Amino acid sequence: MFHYINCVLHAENVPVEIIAKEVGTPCYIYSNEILTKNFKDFDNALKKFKNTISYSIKANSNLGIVKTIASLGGGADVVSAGEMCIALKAGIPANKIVFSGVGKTKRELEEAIKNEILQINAESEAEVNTINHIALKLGKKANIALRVNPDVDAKTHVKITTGKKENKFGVDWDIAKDLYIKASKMEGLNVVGIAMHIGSQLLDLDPFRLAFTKMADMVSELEKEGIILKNLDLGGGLGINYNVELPPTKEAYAQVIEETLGKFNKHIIIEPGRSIIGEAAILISEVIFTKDMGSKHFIIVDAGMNDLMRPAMYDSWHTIVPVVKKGLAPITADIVGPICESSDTFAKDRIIEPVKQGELVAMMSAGAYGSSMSSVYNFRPLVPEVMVNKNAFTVVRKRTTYEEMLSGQTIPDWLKK
Ligand SMILES: Cc1ncc(COP(=O)(O)O)c(C=O)c1O
Ligand SMILES: N[C@@H](CCCC[NH3+])C(=O)O
Repeated sequence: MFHYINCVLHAENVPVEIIAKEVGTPCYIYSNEILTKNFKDFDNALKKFKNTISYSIKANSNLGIVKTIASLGGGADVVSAGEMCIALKAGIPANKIVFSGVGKTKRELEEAIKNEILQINAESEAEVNTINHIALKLGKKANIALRVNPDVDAKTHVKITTGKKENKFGVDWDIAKDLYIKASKMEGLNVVGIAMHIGSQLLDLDPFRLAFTKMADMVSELEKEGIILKNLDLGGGLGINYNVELPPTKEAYAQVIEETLGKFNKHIIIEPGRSIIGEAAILISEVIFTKDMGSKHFIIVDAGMNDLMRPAMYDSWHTIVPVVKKGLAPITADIVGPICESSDTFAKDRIIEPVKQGELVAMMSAGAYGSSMSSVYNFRPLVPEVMVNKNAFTVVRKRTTYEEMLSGQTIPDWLKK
């Protein structure tokens, strides 16, 4: 849906240049069609199970995106009360919301219990005790699952691996069964499920297979103890193509679920983020200057690491293309932003068609962990987000103004003359 017509990049049926002219650069552009297709592909693949697709809001928390997920019947995976607020505001029913995270505060847990969400994925014994305590105080029963750490190598980037013993996530495998037995006796808890999430951008199904097999073993063990779980929450993690990756299809992923957990006939929850929104967006940026330093050619663009953090944080690849192709012979360049950090580099020694001052480039597959991880570093406003639907487009977040950025800041009385 991001494609060239007569050498001009289009988002669905809209020339990207028109959007850039209207909202300015940098800006994120989302394709409703890709987003919808990705959700529906999961929906089709999981048809054989009673299931909830709880979109992981951390991947992209724009209200327009979350509302689209809600309208397609999706749920939400949230990691803070703020994300829970967005999910509810977008119309996602509380009984489709799961709440993960190693450090939920008492206030956040209280809100989750009051909202009667589908399940709180507790990640430690201390958290289980705290949830029980709060639920009793509120005169309620909290639906919980234990997020269990299966100690499986997801074979992905070390900074986004979450299912190894040395990672902070989940309940240690060796104590999980005992904690289930303790939790099942607590008056304030409904122990309804088990959860896992082993990492992000997985390109191989084997780690999923290993983790889900361990989950199956745990479910069987617990049944022997009389603990019958309703919900099996498999987390997110399915990878996407950024460059030359060949991620597994959603059907192949569902097949692994069938092979490992199908026999239980339980409610399957998944928490995909990247595989729903990643390829549904591009970041458009204007070339501010180009310059040569010795043998190096720099293309300096108006997007910075504050707008798209992934290359600076994980050395990740985003394909960068000119918005208007001129068919010139490619050159080698570093594509960098204006931020005062050397890590503000989107691409090193990248082979790209030459682009000049004032021309536009697009960074592809920027929908996941792009705008949601952005900041106002260097006092740069948050950039506009635009959603395209066939021939139409809507600004789903406007550029932040300096007044908005400064609102809430106060000059101490003693400095006021
Ligand atoms: C608990 C949890 N669920 C789901 C996700 C979404 O992962 P992904 O975007 O890789 O699908 C994450 C992020 O890795 C997570 O921490
Ligand atoms: N922020 C990471 C993904 C982390 C997922 C959250 N557990 C990325 O951009 O690839």
